[in-house]
Order: sequence, then C-alpha cells, then structure tokens
Amino acid sequence: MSVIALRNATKRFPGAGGRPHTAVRDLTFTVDAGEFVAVVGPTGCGKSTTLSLVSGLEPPSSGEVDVDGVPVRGIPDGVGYMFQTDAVLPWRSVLDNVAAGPRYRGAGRAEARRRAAVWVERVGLAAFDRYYPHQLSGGMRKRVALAQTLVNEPRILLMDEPFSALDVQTRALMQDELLRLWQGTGAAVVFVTHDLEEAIALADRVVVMTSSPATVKGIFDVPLPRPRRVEEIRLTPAFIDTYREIWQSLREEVERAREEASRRAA
Ligand SMILES: Nc1ncnc2c1ncn2[C@@H]1O[C@H](COP(=O)(O)OP(=O)(O)OP(=O)(O)O)[C@@H](O)[C@H]1O
Repeated sequence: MSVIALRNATKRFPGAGGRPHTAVRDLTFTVDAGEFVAVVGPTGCGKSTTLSLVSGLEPPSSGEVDVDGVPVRGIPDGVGYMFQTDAVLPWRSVLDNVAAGPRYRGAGRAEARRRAAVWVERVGLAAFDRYYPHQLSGGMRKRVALAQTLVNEPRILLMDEPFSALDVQTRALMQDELLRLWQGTGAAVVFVTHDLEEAIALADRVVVMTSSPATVKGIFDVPLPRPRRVEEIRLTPAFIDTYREIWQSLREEVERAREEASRRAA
C-alpha cells in the first residue's frame, strides 16, 4: 500500500472578485514507503499547494488525499517538513534547536538532548553543538534544519525547495547529505523543486506538473543506481538521457507559464 495517495485531488482558493481560483486540478499520484518522489513544474503552478494537501494544512476541494490508506484530516503523525526558509531559532544553540522537536513531542530534557546529539553528529556539526545560528554559515544552518527534521524520525518527508537559497557547491553537498541520511530510513519523500537537475539527481520518480492550474502531466522513472553522488551522477549518459526526456515534457509548461505571465503583465 502506498504511504501517500492523491486521487483526483483539486484545490480551489477564493480568488479576486469572488471567483474561485483553481490552484491544482485532478492530481493523481502515489508515493511508497522508502520512495523519493520529486515534483517539478513552472513557477507558481501549484507545487506548494500539493504539499499543503498531503500535510493536511489545506483540505482538498474535491478528490481524495490519503496517508496510510486513510483520508487526511488535519496534520498526520510522522510528517517532517523542510522549507526554503528554515525554522532555526536564533536564541537557541545548535543542540537545543535540534532537541526542541523531541521536547515538544514529550521527551524529557536529557533524552531530547541525547537524541539531538546523535543527529547533530550525523549532520557533521558535533564540534559546533554549542554555537548559535548567527555563528553558522548558510550550509551549516541547513544541516541544523535537516537534523531538526530527521530527529523526529518522520515516515513522510515533505520538502519545498529546501536548498534553493544555497550557493551551487553547498547545494550539492546538502543534496548528498540528504541522500545519505534518508537512505535506509524508509521515509517517503515528496521534494518540490524548480530545478530538474536536482529532481533527477535525488529522486526515484519525477512528477512533472503542468502550468497553472497544476495537474500531473507525466511521471518519469529515474533509472539511476543508489547510492548516488550528485555531482558525479550528473555526468553519466543515463542522467543526460533522463534529463532530455523529462525536459521535453517540462519545457512546454515552462514556456506556457512564461507566455501567460507576459500576457498578464501586458
Ligand atoms: N492560501 C491561498 N489562498 C489563495 N491562493 C493561494 C493560496 N495558496 C496558493 N494560492 C495560489 O495557488 C497558486 C499556486 O501556488 P503555489 O504556491 O502552490 O505554487 P508553486 O508552484 O509552489 O509556486 P512557486 O514555484 O513560486 O514556489 C498560485 O496562483 C497562488 O497564488
């Protein structure tokens, strides 16, 4: 059974002048346990809305969104998030930032700090555990955010362009780090990105969305072995073939979205 299943899920928001605005339409796809699915599509097409449906932050207007075979009502257990802007608290040390999740979920102070220390070490920040966020680089803050998410041992990981604000090299390092830490957890991942290279380097399958209102245009398997090193895998013929195939599908949507935007601006 799939961990996540969307069946004809549609989301409408109240639009300007009282007319409903359809953000996503008839979305159908599934994600299995231990599977990494990337969602790509033009800017503003409805990728974040798709994550909001899975996380229960927004109910679908029609259709169904199931987690573990049960319709989502409210935020399901075992969901971890990572967004472009992190949730690192400036007045807490690295260790206490990571311990906050287990504390919130009922662990005692000592137990929360013990679990946090394991993850601080796994993300390579053991020597910085007493540092405060302003003393860290952007990449280090992302490592804290990754530890904050993974310390809760999520079964579902929802990621919305988590690395897009990073420079290219730090970004590749964080992608490798994510793959290393995710592998073997059995977590189902939905990773939203504008960047097709990132999507292919990380995912088992890539969902291509149409321009607004987003619907699923195609779902592509990524036939690349694991474990992967993202900077090396990008140079392989299988990667380049996969890129070419998916880009053909995505390009039309990106061009359509651009035309639409320039029509609106005119
Ligand atoms: N809470 C809301 N109320 C009204 N409209 C919304 C709401 N959330 C999203 N929308 C609209 O739904 C559409 C899709 O937005 P969404 O943020 O899901 O797109 P996206 O693909 O994630 O965008 P980007 O690529 O810029 O990150 C947009 O037109 C947006 O204005």
